[in-house]
Amino acid sequence: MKRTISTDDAPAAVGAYSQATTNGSLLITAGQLPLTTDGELLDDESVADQTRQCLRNVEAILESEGLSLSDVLKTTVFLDDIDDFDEFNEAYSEFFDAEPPARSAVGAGAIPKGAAVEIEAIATTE
Ligand SMILES: C=C(N)C(=O)O
Repeated sequence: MKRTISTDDAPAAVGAYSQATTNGSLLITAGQLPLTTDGELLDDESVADQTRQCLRNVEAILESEGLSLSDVLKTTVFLDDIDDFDEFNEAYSEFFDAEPPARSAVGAGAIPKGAAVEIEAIATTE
């Protein structure tokens, strides 16, 4: 059974989507932009700082369900510019040091709202 997840500890959706959904076994987040909970887009910040904000948002959604980043099975990362990969990757590594989840990272060419990075995650709830 599908349940949508909503928390004030992560930025509200900027479109017609839920922050996350779960079926009781998996929790799937929407792609998280480098937005604060106030809705401020950190598009003037470095790619590293935008990456950190995306992951803080993922983490807040997980924590609202009693989960943590260690429950993440897979992330998908969209980079506006694939040349930002190394800077992104270094910041990302701060959040996933041991046994990191599977990951796909792609150069998307454009991200909603002009962000440099967007990150979504699939976590186990079991
Ligand atoms: C930011 C998004 N996750 C979206 O527009 O779908």
